[in-house]
Amino acid sequence: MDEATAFVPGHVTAFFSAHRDDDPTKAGSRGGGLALSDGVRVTVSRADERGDAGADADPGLYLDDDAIEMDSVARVLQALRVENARIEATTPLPLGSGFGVSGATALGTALAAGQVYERPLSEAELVTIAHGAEVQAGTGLGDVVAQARGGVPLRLEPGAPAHGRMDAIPSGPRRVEYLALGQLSTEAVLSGDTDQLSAAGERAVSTVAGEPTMGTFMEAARRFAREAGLLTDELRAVVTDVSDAGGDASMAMLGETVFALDTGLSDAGYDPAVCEVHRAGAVLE
Ligand SMILES: Nc1ncnc2c1ncn2[C@@H]1O[C@H](COP(=O)(O)OP(=O)(O)O)[C@@H](O)[C@H]1O
Ligand SMILES: CC(C)(COP(=O)(O)O)[C@@H](O)C(=O)O
Repeated sequence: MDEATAFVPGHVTAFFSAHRDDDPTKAGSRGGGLALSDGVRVTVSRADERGDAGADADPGLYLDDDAIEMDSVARVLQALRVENARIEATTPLPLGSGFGVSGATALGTALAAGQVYERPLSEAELVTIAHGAEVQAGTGLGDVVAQARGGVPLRLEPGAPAHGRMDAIPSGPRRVEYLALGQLSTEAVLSGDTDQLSAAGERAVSTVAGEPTMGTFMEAARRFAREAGLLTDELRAVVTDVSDAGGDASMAMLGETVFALDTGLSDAGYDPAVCEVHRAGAVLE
């Protein structure tokens, strides 16, 4: 096979607790979030077999045609012992704004490179490689396993498939709106003191696991955003505007981004991007 393409949903985390471990397959997060139909499409090809295609055949990672570096992807390629691959990712989502673009690109790369380079690895093994790469890069803890599952994933125990435990809130088609105001470095937040944040995250997971409904989920998301101490004045103002208009919104972890269910942001007078809950996990196309 010359090339393969995978689609991986975006994922906004609504609340989470961080769990460190020297073993990256055991490290991860508990938490809840939404898999999004806006995601990352990743095509992997063998750059060394593309003949005279010029710059279009150069190896490396390209996000919407720009050459970029992403540690999570470099680590996936290393784990799969893949060299000289060309990885073309496209996404409507902004990078570094809490949509799990680094996890999605890592998982899409693992799935597609596994095909192109004929690695005899199962889905769970490829998810494990992408999860470990994302954890070691410091850019995420739970996005990859959530993106592999889809829907409204609840991460009840942290870690890659062999260690983690997941469930989900049942969801039919559901509109999601989002407003990305700016970037927030996941690496910077995760490398700081996360005790207060994680305590709040643990409470949110217990509450939502005990009553797995979208209403409880959004209420827990808002409480977590307040308790984690990550809300800027601007984020707080937007979330309040949505509540005042009768809607449900909270902050996407970890980004300067507000997400809302249904028409929450547009009803409050904003001009958000619109997608929906993606009710399936990552797939090879
Ligand atoms: N222009 C850029 N802006 C933000 N991150 C970038 C950029 N180029 C490369 N990166 C890399 O992309 C990754 C973004 O990870 P993260 O902040 O967790 O974002 P996301 O929430 O989208 O996953 C990091 O590895 C970062 O080094
Ligand atoms: C919240 C976060 C730790 C980071 O998410 P992002 O900034 O989107 O990469 C996520 O991976 C999680 O474990 O829930």
